[in-house]
Amino acid sequence: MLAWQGLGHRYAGAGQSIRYADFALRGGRHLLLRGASGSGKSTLLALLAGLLRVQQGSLEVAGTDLTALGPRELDAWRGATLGFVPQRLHLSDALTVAGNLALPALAAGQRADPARAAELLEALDIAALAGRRPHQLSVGQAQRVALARALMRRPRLLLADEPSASLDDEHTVHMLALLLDAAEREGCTLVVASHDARVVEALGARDDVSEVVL
Ligand SMILES: Nc1ncnc2c1ncn2[C@@H]1O[C@H](COP(=O)(O)OP(=O)(O)OP(=O)(O)O)[C@@H](O)[C@H]1O
Repeated sequence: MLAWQGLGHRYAGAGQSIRYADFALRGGRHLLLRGASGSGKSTLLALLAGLLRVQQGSLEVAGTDLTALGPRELDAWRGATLGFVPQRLHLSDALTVAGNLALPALAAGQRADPARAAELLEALDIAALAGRRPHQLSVGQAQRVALARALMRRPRLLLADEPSASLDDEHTVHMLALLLDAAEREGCTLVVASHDARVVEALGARDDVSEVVL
């Protein structure tokens, strides 16, 4: 499902490369990327998402060799394969919740899929919020909307960057359950990047989650 060898990344102007130990994730398992601040979690997520080009080594994601794709192919691949729940949710306040869920398809030049949006809002228990704007939502509700948006195009891989940032203990447990349930229901692989001890403890206790420590 996911594998890399000799993978590294060097930012322009940075002295040293970030190097990642070789790794492969079997199908049917989820992944926790953990490590201290600055250890390279966000960089690895960006590589997995095809947002950063592979400079060193090889990287296969969901059966695709990312080093073989040009920029346009990478864009198409990302839209069709990945769902991303970023640390800052980036919901558009100019649009309703339903409008935000239409964005991934519109950005890809496709028609919006209101039936899919309604199905996800229902599954995430926020159907009543479809007409609200993001600033009218609680933090937990906004995270569910971001999760629904990430799932709109039926991704094979669901990436979550620091999903517990700014959440209390109760919301953290709840958010992890939502991510795992969604991955289960949608049949996709979940990758969580976090340095939060609560997340590490909760995911580390599961036998279907592998860990990469950076
Ligand atoms: N755009 C950039 N240009 C130069 N260096 C960068 C850039 N982005 C990140 N870095 C550096 O690369 C290293 C890894 O950063 P990264 O953001 O991947 O770490 P992280 O583990 O996600 O950290 P955090 O938990 O604090 O978000 C750090 O030393 C950081 O300073």
